[in-house]
Amino acid sequence: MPYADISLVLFVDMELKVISEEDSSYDRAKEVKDFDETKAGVKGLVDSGAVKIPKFFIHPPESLLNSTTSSSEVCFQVPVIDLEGYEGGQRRKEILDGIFAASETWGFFQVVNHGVPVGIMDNMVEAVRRFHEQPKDVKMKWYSRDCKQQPVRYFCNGDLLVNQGAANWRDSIAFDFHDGQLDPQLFPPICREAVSEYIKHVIELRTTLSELLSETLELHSDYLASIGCMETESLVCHYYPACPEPELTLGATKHSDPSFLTILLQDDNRGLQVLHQSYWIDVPPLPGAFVINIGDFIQLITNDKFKSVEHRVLAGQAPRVSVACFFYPSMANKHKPYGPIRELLTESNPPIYREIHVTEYMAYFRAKGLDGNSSLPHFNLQCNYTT
Ligand SMILES: O=C(O)CCC(=O)C(=O)O
Ligand SMILES: [Fe+2]
Repeated sequence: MPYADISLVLFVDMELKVISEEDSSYDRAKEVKDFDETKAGVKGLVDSGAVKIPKFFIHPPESLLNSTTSSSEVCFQVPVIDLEGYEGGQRRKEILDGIFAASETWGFFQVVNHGVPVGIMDNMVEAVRRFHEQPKDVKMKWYSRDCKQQPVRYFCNGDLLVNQGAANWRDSIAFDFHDGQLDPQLFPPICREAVSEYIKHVIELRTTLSELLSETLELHSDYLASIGCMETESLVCHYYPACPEPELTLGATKHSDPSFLTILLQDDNRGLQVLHQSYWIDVPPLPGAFVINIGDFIQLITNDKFKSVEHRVLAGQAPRVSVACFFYPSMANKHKPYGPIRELLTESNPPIYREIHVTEYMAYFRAKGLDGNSSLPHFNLQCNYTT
């Protein structure tokens, strides 16, 4: 059974006690450093024949629980929205209603009939798989966590060297586009064409969603475009290698996305889960679908109307690929402050957050690492923040 259940969690609990008794002899920093210096990521560990996972990948039992309460009787399903006919008429109204309800209650939905050709999506997944399954000597040329110097970088856990918490069982390659632009000569040849094609289509889908989201908020359809909040893309392509002990670790710790919007493509392996009413609910792979998730910044500018919801990825026994495209403001707006949209505020709905710019938010998010806590409360007006 690939995923954690309660009995396995009890077992983890015992294991962790043993680890803490042994703590004096365990040099975490050294184990992390030696691992990082291989520049071969989690995939390198698996390829070297590891049958046990290193201790710094072991998550605490409470993070591995299936649900924060009992899940025996729940049958929630993440909303699926068919975008066919979104261009106008009654169908547009139904789609807007669906997006509104999903953004308000789930913060997550899947879209089908979105206009991105299935061939483009499949090529992207395969290209990401091919990149990560190359020999490590080829991949390590891109190994870096320096997002200032290296807009295309391959790494294992962006926060590995700053976060003392458990590491995630995944490797990633990130492409930082600026307003849709990034020199393809910087891309690894094995995925160059697929990435170049994919980003164009995902940007078109972003434009459609930006209009629909504006209208669901009863704003002009150009509103979100006019504030330039989703013009830059960070494309992060994850590979979750088959895990020899999936019940002890996670592919991605619980987190909410620090973006405005995320458009996610997943292959046909399960693993992604969203926290809904205290239950971890699977986001099942659907052929030809994208997963859309409201990011922290949309929650902030909608003054908590739309939710940026926590999600996580389970480790599994089969390798899994996903591609997350995070949308942020244009570089020209990187110091532009974003706060709750004035048109949405009333006397009974006063602003909850202060105005912040994305660089400040990201600096806080990065320094904090994926520690399972949202960054948003730090910017709440009630919070005694320090800058
Ligand atoms: O792999 C996935 O399905 C989700 C990835 C994710 O949540 C992220 O990159 O923020
Ligand atoms: Fe995420």
